[in-house]
Amino acid sequence: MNILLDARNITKQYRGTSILENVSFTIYDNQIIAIVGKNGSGKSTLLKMIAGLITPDNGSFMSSKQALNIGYVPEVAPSTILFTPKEYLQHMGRIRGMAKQKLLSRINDLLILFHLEDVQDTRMTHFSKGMKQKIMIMQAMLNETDLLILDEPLSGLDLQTQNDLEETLKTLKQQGMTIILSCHETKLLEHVVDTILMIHHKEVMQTDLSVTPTTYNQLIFEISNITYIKDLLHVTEIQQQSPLANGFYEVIVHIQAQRTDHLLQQLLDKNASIKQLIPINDKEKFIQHD
Ligand SMILES: Nc1ncnc2c1ncn2[C@@H]1O[C@H](COP(=O)(O)OP(=O)(O)OP(=O)(O)O)[C@@H](O)[C@H]1O
Repeated sequence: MNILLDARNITKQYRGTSILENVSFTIYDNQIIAIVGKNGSGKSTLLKMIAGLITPDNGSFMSSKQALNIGYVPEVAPSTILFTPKEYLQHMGRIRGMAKQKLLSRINDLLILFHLEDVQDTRMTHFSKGMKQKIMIMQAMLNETDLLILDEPLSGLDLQTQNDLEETLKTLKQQGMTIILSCHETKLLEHVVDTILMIHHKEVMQTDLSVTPTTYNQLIFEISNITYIKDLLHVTEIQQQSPLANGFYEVIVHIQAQRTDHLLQQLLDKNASIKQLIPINDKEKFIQHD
């Protein structure tokens, strides 16, 4: 996983009242991250700082990219927009100084992506909250976007519209985008979220849901020349190596499951003889290490 943004020791106060204290967390590329916490815990404040709209009193955000393109969708969408989606997005693009042809083509792509081609020329006054929410996300994505920030995107949406938005978020992630959003409870987006940042007592606790436990294999083989294995294995992977009466060596290694096939191939190329291959879990691995 590549790091997109690293928040280090972020502190924020409003008029002498501390909101966040010495908060650190990491945002990985191509993930969906949910910021959760009670009303007034500082979710919007944190999102605005990530978006660069307000500055922390202390600490810094370090990005792995030189210029990180951020799209921000605020919590409160304008209640009445008299334009059609196409007109509104054209205005927003022009305000940002986008070239006409690029803007029109981007709007076209976004209308298709969000399944709103049919209503592109309909006045938005009659749009549902979910449809307006989509338009707000589209305007944040008019420029190429690496990181999309959504403040309470699900608030006030019925279940069907929430599911619809979940699908949209999944599609955006598949296209390579990283999305950070705030919501009141983790349950709402549990199918799509990779990482939860929980704000509690001015601190942030990070839980990575997408990290799958690493599985290992124990492999026992015999090899004629012990120097061969030095290039193939990390020192920590070699559990035991014992000389045999025939001049060969018996070697026991613990290797990550996804690297096992490749190692087997390399060992066979060196004329090693495979004696045993058994899966072990992380816990067993540590017990055997102790
Ligand atoms: N511009 C501001 N000036 C002073 N206080 C502010 C300002 N913005 C936010 N606050 C205060 O900071 C605290 C955190 O606000 P914030 O909006 O970040 O919380 P939140 O978790 O997003 O809340 P909610 O779930 O209700 O949207 C609140 O007590 C709020 O009143």
